[in-house]
Amino acid sequence: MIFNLLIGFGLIILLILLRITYKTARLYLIYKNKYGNQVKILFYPILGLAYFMQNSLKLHDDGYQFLKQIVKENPKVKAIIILSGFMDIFIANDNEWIKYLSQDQKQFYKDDAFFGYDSLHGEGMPFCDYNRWKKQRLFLNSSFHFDSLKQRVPILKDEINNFCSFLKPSDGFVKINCYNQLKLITSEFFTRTFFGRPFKDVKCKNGKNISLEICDICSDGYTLRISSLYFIIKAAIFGCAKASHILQSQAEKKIMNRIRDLYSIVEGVVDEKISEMSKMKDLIQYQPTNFSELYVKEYLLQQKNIQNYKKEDIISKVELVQQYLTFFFAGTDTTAQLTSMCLYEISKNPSIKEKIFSELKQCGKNYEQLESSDLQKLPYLDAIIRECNRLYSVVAFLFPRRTDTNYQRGDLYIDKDLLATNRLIQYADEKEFFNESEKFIPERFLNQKNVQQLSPYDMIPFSSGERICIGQNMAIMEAKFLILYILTHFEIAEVPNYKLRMSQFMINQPVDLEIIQIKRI
Ligand code: HEM
Repeated sequence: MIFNLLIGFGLIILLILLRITYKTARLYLIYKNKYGNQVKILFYPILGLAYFMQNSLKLHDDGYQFLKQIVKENPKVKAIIILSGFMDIFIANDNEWIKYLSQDQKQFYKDDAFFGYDSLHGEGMPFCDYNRWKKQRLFLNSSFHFDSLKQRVPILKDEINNFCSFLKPSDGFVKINCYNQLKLITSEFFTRTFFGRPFKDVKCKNGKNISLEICDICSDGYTLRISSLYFIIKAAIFGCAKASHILQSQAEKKIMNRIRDLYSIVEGVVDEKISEMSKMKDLIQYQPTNFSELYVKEYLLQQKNIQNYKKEDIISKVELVQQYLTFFFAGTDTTAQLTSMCLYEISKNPSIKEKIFSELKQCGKNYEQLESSDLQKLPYLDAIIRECNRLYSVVAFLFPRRTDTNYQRGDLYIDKDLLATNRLIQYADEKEFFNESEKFIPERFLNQKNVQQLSPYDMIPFSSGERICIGQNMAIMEAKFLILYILTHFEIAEVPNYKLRMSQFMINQPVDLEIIQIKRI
């Protein structure tokens, strides 16, 4: 019996090794023959990208430094291909190739992100199939227009007032997990304006605040996806979504239970809204006041005449819940991270604060009087945000995409065995714009001669083309109000001996999150 088991186990290992060898050799030969040194090919069995990122973190305190270095040393490199035999990734670096991929989204789909992603976001905007996505995007776009955002400023300011409300002037300087403090604000702003209700008192079974928990689940699911050998092998056989639900390890079961808990909380909120709106006498005439009402109104109107709709147009309750969960995550983590990095840079260089204040003075308003239209009059603050997006790219790459048939456009070929993605920030520092590219220099965005050198695909922190981030204006508006509020109400200072180490945890963020000290004025 034991002998048979050992033979069986040995055969599985052999099959795995054969698969790795065959797939890797095939892709290596195709790309070397086609492109020679124009593509850089890296290989590490099974772990692939995760190995290079972990190594890079150890050596350079930055999980992406290895990629930055490849491009700096060879600025003409058109793509970096990371092979593992299981999760083989093609990262486009050439601007023309990035353009092709941005324009041809219809040919690609996403079926791989992190453990359990399908249970949280499968029917949500980033992952649903192309035709459904198109309808969702059209339906939701207006909620993110500048005019719609403008009306939400009073709620944003109201929420921002809660930033570190536990701190008193007498506490002096205190080290804070700036990222978590900001997430509480960004998520609450989002939920109040989009769901029409606060969430801050809603707790998960493990006692965590719901918005912190959703970010933690995505992050834990991502770490498991890229570093658990067991899950990597399972995902290679069944695909990431299916693998999340079968033959679960203890660690996987724990994450899945947290996902179920979160889902059922949000489902309860959706049910409440459905029940409230279904009692409305004149639903057709009712003007929704937020994103959630807009969605639920459409859902209820469809339900009344369900026979008149094509199956693919029908909004299901799962879509409603997963769309909530999608925006809950997308609207929270990213913006908090961008703002944290801006505060980190400001803490290192107090003259930045003075420059921001002098710009604010020229604008003729203080923080309390500031409206969203005034933000356009603050180009230096804008340059700080752009420079942080460049230096710390919150999202370093798009979610990897798959294609069912080999993709060819111009001289770009993507084999169907590869997952394809774009880099979002240019790492090559040939252009004068990128002088001293490792340094934080917001002024580079104020020099028009320099900015004109940029191609439209050198800096796309919010992606580009039809799948560009729907929340980009919202994120920038939030970051600006947050920074101005914090600088007006707090002193910020560096954490002594703090060493910044950046790594990928679903988003690109510092390993040690207590990145600044603050003191209430
Ligand atoms: C600094 C903040 C942010 C950054 C850097 C960022 C970045 C991105 C990027 C790069 C994508 C493309 C992902 C892909 O196609 O694989 C994306 C998509 C998306 N983002 Fe953002 N985002 C931010 C804030 C927000 C906010 C505040 C929201 C919503 C409130 C949001 C909602 C979304 C959604 C729904 C998508 C999917 C869009 C689609 O597929 O059509 N994001 N974001």
